[in-house]
Amino acid sequence: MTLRRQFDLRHDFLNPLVRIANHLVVKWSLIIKFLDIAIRLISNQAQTFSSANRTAVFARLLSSILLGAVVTRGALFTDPSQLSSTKKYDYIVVGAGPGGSVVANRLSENSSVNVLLIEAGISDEGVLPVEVPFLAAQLEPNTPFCWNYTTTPQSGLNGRVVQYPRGKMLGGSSSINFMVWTRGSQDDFNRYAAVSGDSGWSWESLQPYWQKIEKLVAPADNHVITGEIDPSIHGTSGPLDITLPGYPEFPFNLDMNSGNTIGVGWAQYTIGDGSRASSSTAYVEPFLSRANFDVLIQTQVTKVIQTGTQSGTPVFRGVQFAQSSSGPRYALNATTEVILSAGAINSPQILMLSGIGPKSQLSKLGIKTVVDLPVGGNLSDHALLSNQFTVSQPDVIDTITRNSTLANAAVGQWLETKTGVMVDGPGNHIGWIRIPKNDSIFKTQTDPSAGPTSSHFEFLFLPGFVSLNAAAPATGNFMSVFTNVVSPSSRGSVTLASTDPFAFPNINPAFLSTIFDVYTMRYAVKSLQRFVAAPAWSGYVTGQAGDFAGVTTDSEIDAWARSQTDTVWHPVGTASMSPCGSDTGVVNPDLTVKGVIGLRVVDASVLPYVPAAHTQAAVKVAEFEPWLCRAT
Ligand SMILES: Cc1cc2nc3c(=O)[nH]c(=O)nc-3n(C[C@H](O)[C@H](O)[C@H](O)COP(=O)(O)OP(=O)(O)OC[C@H]3O[C@@H](n4cnc5c(N)ncnc54)[C@H](O)[C@@H]3O)c2cc1C
Repeated sequence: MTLRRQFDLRHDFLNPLVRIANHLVVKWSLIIKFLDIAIRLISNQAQTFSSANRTAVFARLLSSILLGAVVTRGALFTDPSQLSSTKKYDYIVVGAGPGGSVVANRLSENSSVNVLLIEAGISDEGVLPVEVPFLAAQLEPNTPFCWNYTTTPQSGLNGRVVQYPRGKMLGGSSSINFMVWTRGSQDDFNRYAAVSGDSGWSWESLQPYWQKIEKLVAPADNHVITGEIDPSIHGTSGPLDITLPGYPEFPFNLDMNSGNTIGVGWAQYTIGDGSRASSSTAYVEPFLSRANFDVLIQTQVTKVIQTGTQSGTPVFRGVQFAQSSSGPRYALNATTEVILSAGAINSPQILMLSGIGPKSQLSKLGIKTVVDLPVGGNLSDHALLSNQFTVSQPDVIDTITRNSTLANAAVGQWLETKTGVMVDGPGNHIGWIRIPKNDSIFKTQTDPSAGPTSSHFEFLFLPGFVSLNAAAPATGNFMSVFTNVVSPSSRGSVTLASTDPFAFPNINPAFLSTIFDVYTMRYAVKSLQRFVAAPAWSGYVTGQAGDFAGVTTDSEIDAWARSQTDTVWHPVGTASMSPCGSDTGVVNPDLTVKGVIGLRVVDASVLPYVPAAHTQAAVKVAEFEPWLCRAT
């Protein structure tokens, strides 16, 4: 990816620092020696940071080390042995992404309730590429901030294996994501209400909770946002900063978070004061001083443990955890509940390792099935295809990434004043578009979308050459547009590869594996070609670029899609909710696991369909009344 090309500073010197910081070698002599090495490494990165910025970067690195290495503030622990042996936890929450951070925060609002949040990854605090919005592309794949997963070979993508990173730090994937904030459509949520049999999941029921989550703040450049968003539908005092980009491109459609997403409009971002707003910055870090809220990082839950039986129903209130595959195993019981929020890949993995999953698969690995549930099935994700165009004027991304002096200055400006190009994510506008209902595809294929306010595909506009597979050209001006299939009919799975909790599971998102999804991707590319041929683009877009240059016919588009398609990083559905009493899902509408007591899943796994939206907002299910009011 273009951004990765120039901003690979982290791979060169930040990784070793973070790793050391997180392995707790807390000796001043070592730290000083380490910083000495860091300075020398930074000096070698002259193309990335000028000496003027080194002091500020140095300060950040120092704070990263200190915060990661010492049991510093409030209740942030880095080793299970630091937990009090006498403190009882009412709730143990596993995973600090949007699901787990929110649930741990809201439960610990009640000072008489003790909450322990266990996170496998490191602290996000002081990690520069996490804080600087423009550097988001530096955070994955193959970094210490991720579970560096890959998919199984994808038959719909010529057998290619696709990188499948998930966030592994406080904030989970919200600390490494691209910060786009889209709630989804009213049809997406009304479908959740319909399939779960619980009206609490409907768009209307959830309205107060969006207000509770959001804090609409001014863009970093303080421009007037009239005509770019509808402030009346947004919260102004929630913990999570939401804003608009600070540089304009394609103006139109007022607010895609109104419940009707269809059309092209300004993207909204989880950015505030020029910095990333993540589930950690909004729900965890500011609340560490609560005496009843403990957070244990760098510790992986290896399974949930059955602690008894109640009227014949197994009770799962225990967790087992460890810091490495060879390290000691620890165990702890919650007095009320264990809440799994390890995300759509890891929550099903933990459930299956604990004997909760499909008997046919568990028995093959010698795992005794306690409850036979379709865990790990129904994996649903958005497929992403990046299409590049040549343009007549210099673009933002290539201008910055090709010019280290400019990049230096931009990072320096961000460090000093939190202004400039670094305050924004990589794009400005998004389009959500439906295939017309009289299209021939619907004669043979059922429409998998939630309804008329949910799109079939997305355009995501990026000012530069962005490809997940090809290197950016050294010269020329570009615009890239992602075409994403956002109401897919393909369904994949997460299965165990091994009984070792530290081994990666098999991940098969089954990209472009159905007629409808292949057709939708083709339709989206053709629609994009029509879109950029409109008079408004005349003189700006001058042609298709890179390997996309000669792609015109249906078969060329299909071949292009199969050779380039990747993930939008939006897996859901692997522990889907279904009505109480139904055996088709894994959790009930209140997110309790079917057939057991004391165990809930609160993360992307529970959404039975992927919303036609970027998923971090919908994963804030933890804020939603249907389960929370019953849990506390
Ligand atoms: C690269 C990338 C870009 C994205 N861009 C966007 C975007 O721009 N907009 C958007 O809306 N969405 C985006 N997403 C998706 C969004 O971030 C996710 O939908 C959301 O974070 C999912 O939340 P979650 O709580 O289910 O899981 P996660 O955010 O994945 O959090 C799970 C947490 O659990 C921890 N964990 C896992 N296993 C264990 C264990 N065994 N023990 C302890 N802890 C464990 C993980 O380390 C992680 O911190 C992106 C995702 C990625 C990866």
